[in-house]
Amino acid sequence: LKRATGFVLCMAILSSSFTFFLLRKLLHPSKPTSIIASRTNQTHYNFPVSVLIMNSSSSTQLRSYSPSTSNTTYQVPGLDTDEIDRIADQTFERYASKTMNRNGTGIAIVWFRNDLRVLDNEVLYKAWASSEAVLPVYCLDPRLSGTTHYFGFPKTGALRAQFLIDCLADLKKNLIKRGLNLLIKYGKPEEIIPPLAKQFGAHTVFAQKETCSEEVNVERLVGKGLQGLELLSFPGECISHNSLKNCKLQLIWSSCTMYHVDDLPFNTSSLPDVYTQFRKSVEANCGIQSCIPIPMFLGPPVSLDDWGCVPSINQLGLLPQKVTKGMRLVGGESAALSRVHEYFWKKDLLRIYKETRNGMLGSDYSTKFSPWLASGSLSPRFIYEEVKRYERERLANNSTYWVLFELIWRDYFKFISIKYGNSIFHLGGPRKVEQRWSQDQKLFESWRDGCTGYPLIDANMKELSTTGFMSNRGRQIVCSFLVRDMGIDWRMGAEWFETCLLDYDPCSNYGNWTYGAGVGNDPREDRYFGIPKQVSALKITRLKLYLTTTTPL
Ligand SMILES: Cc1cc2nc3c(=O)[nH]c(=O)nc-3n(C[C@H](O)[C@H](O)[C@H](O)COP(=O)(O)OP(=O)(O)OC[C@H]3O[C@@H](n4cnc5c(N)ncnc54)[C@H](O)[C@@H]3O)c2cc1C
Ligand SMILES: Nc1ncnc2c1ncn2[C@@H]1O[C@H](COP(=O)(O)OP(=O)(O)OP(=O)(O)O)[C@@H](O)[C@H]1O
Repeated sequence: LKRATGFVLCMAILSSSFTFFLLRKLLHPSKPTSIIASRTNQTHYNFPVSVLIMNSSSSTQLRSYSPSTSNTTYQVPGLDTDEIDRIADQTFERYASKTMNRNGTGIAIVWFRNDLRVLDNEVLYKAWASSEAVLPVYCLDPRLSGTTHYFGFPKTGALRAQFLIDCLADLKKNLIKRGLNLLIKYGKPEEIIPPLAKQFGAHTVFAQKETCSEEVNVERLVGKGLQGLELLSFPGECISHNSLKNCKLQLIWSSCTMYHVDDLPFNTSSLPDVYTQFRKSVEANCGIQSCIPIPMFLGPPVSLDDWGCVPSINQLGLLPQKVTKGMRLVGGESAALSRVHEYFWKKDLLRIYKETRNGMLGSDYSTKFSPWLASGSLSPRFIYEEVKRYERERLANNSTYWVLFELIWRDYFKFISIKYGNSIFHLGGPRKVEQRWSQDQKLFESWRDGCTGYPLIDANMKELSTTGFMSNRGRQIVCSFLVRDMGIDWRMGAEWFETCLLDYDPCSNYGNWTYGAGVGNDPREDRYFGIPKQVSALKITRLKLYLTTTTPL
C-alpha cells in the first residue's frame, strides 16, 4: 500500500508539473505565464504527508506520518550545549595569543554590527590594541523591527530575530569569559554611540564597514554625531582623558569577506562583472590574510552599573515563533565554530560536499554556514583556514576546494554591492533592464504561503517560513518560478526572503535575486529552472517535501 501511494503521489507531482510546463509553453513560449489557469486544472490531494522519499536505487516510497505525533525537529549543530562550549573553547585556545601587545591609551568603543564574534575580529582587536579599556556595545536598532522598502513586509522575521538574540547571548558570554562584557542598548546607533563616547571619553569608535546604503547611512549619522561631541566631563569612576577633544569613527573592513577588499587586484569600481573572471583573477593574484588571534585577556571592562540584558523576542516587538518541524539552527559564535567542527571533522562531510551540495533534505548536504556568516559570528577566513587544515590532515579534493569556490560567490556579491550601489535593489537591477512585471497579490501569496499546487515550490516555501532556511537549489527554483513562470516583480520575492531568511544578507540576497530575475550584472547567469526537469533531474535520493496535512497538494 505504501509503495502504491508513493507511486501515485510521485506521478501526481510529475504530472502536475508537466501540465504546468505544457501550459506555460502553450500560453507564452518565452514570456512569464500566469499560473492561475494551470492551477485550476490541478488535482488536489489530501495526503497526510510530511516527507516524500524518492530513492534512486529502489522504488519511490512514501513515508507518511502525522506531524503531530512525529518529532521532526533537529538542531544544527547536532551537539549538546556542553560540547558546543567545549569545541568553542578549544578553538579559542588554538587562536589565543600570549604575545599580543597592547600599547594604547584611554577608552575605545567597539560598536558591534554584523561581526558578532571574538575570533578573527579586527574591529575588536584594533580597539583592544589602541586602548587601556574597551567598551563593547550592541544597539538593537528599532529599524530592524520596521518594514521592507517597497512591499512593507516585516524587516526581520521572528526566527532571524531569535537567531540574533542567540548570537548576542553567546557573544556576551564569550566576552565575559575574556574579561569584558557587552553593553546591549535599545535604540538607534546614532542616538546611542555618540552620547556613550562622550560619557566615557572614548577616543575612537571602531566598527565594521558595511556596503549597502541603509547601513552606510547609519555609519554616516554616527560619524556626524561624534563630530559634534564636546568631551567636557567624565564620570569619576571612568578612566579620565581630559585631553581628548574629539572621538573619531574608524570603520574597518574586518574579515567580512574571505578576500580582503584592500588585496583585490582591481578597484571595486572596475570589478569584473562576470563571476568566473572575478574568481580567476582573485585566485591568481590575491592571498587570503590569516585570522587575527585573540588576546588572552580583553579586559579590564569599563565601570558600568547596568550592562543591559539580552532581550527577549517580545521585547523586540515580535511574537515568538518556535521551529516545530525541520531544522533549527542555533545562533552564536560557539555554535558556528561547532558546526564547522561537526561538518568538517566529526562527520567528515567536507570530502563529499561537491556531490551533496545541491541536496534539499536534512542538515548535512551542505555546510549551513550562511546564517553565522551573515551575522558575523563566523569568519570566512576561519573557514578557509579549517579547509586548509583539513586538506593537510585528511585529504584535498574537488569538494574541499568547492566550499571556497562558494565563499568566493559570497565575496563577489559583497564587492558587487560596492560597484553597483543601490541599483541591486532596483527593479531593473544593475543592468537597468526594462521589463513589465506583475504585482498580482493572489499569485504572490500563493507562492509566499506555499499553496501554488506545485509540491517542489510549496515544500521549499514552507521550509522557509517554518525554519528560516532553504537550500541553494530550492532558492534558485522558487526564484525562477516566481519571476519566470509567474512573472511577479522579483523584489516581492527578495523582500519576502529578507523577512524570513536566517542568513539574510543584502548583498547575497539581492545579488542572487537580480541574477535569477535576469537583471543582474552578469546576464550569462540568467537561468530558468523548469519544475519537471528539476524534479527528475535532481536525481535526488531523498527529496524532502515539507507538506502538512492541511495543505492540498
Ligand atoms: C534567490 C537567492 C537568494 C539568496 N539569498 C541569500 C542570502 O540572503 N544570504 C546568503 O548568505 N546566501 C543567499 N543565497 C545563496 C545561497 O543560497 C546560500 O548562501 C546557501 O544556500 C546557504 O547554505 P549553506 O551555508 O549550506 O551553503 P553551502 O553550499 O555550504 O556554501 C558555503 C557558503 O558559500 C556561500 N554561498 C554559497 N552559494 C552562494 C551564493 N549563490 N551566493 C552567495 N554566497 C553563496 C555561503 O556563504 C555559504 O554559507 C541566495 C541564493 C538565492 C538563489
Ligand atoms: N541593507 C539593506 N537591506 C535591504 N534594502 C536595502 C539595504 N540597503 C539599502 N537598501 C535599499 O536600497 C534602496 C535605497 O536606494 P535608493 O535611495 O536608490 O532608493 P529610494 O530613493 O529610497 O527608493 P526608490 O528607488 O523607490 O526611489 C532602498 O530600496 C533600500 O531599501
